[in-house]
Amino acid sequence: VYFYSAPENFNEEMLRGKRVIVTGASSGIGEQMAYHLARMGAHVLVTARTEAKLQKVVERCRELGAASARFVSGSMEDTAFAEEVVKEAENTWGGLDMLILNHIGHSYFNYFDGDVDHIRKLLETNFLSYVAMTVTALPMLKESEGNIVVVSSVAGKAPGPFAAPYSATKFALDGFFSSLRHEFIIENVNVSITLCILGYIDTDNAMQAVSHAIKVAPSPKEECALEIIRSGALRQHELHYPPGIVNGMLLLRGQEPGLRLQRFLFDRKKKGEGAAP
Ligand SMILES: NC(=O)C1=CN([C@@H]2O[C@H](COP(=O)(O)OP(=O)(O)OC[C@H]3O[C@@H](n4cnc5c(N)ncnc54)[C@H](OP(=O)(O)O)[C@@H]3O)[C@@H](O)[C@H]2O)C=CC1
Ligand SMILES: C[C@]12CC(=O)[C@H]3[C@@H](CCC4=CC(=O)CC[C@@]43C)[C@@H]1CC[C@@H]2C(=O)CO
Repeated sequence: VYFYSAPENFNEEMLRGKRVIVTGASSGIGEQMAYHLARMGAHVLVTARTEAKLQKVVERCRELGAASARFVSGSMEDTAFAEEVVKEAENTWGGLDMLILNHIGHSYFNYFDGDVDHIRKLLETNFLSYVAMTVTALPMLKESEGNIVVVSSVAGKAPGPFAAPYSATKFALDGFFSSLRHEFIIENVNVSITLCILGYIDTDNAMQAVSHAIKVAPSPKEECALEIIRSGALRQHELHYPPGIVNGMLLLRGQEPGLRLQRFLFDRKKKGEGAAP
């Protein structure tokens, strides 16, 4: 039996001076994670495509007390850029303590449209870039006995309608990183992997995309971001946030009550009432 020691209680001092990469940090949950980390006195390297937004996030991080704050802009559609971000951390800090993989490429909330190329591109952005960053960062994370935090979704554990491409990429994350965690435990690699299963969160992009169809109220992105950092620092295997809706869907998936819950959550009305392909 492998006993795996992890801190019992979270203290924000755990992050002071830690070197942390946050992807998808120009808006939404990633932006809020950067601000929490800054308040805690961490070194933050944030990345996304939009340079102007990243510049503002970095300036705010410095105001909030980050030990240091910098950004690298580019698209995770290209796994070479993913590796470049990790190399920037190595060149700047000489090491890495926490890798927070959070970004997602644009997809749609509607019936699957048959576009295989869209799924191929989304797998590059939402999944393979996470793997590429992990591979490049692993030597530093082994040295620091650090943390990998992978942001996923209820749609990556209990599939629902209208998000087949997105859901496929999130299931891929669970398959790969949960298997990798088993290998780390077998090999005594003291790098934690935390998979964050999130319910509906009140980010602009998500609300714009699905508020017409999802009847439950979204949870606050600020609290969600703090819970992600906390679960990573405590080296938890999984975070379910908010606990109620996520556990409910996981317990009932595939059974009739679960399908009723899905139908309750996802109103059949969609934007434009498009017909199924
Ligand atoms: N909000 C929700 O309801 C839920 C969210 N989640 C997960 O939480 C995470 C964050 O979601 P959320 O904050 O809502 O998302 P947002 O859309 O608010 O943020 C997405 C981030 O990813 C960046 N991004 C988009 N495309 C690319 C690209 N090609 N390359 C690099 N970066 C890119 C965006 O910046 P830019 O455009 O500048 O590149 C932005 O910083 C995601 O993994 C999502 O799946 C899970 C369940 C529910
Ligand atoms: C709402 C939810 C999580 C999301 O944010 C995505 C949505 C499916 C369509 C999307 C496409 C995008 O390009 C951005 C993300 C998102 C709005 C997902 C459907 C169920 C997910 C949920 O409620 C919690 O996991």
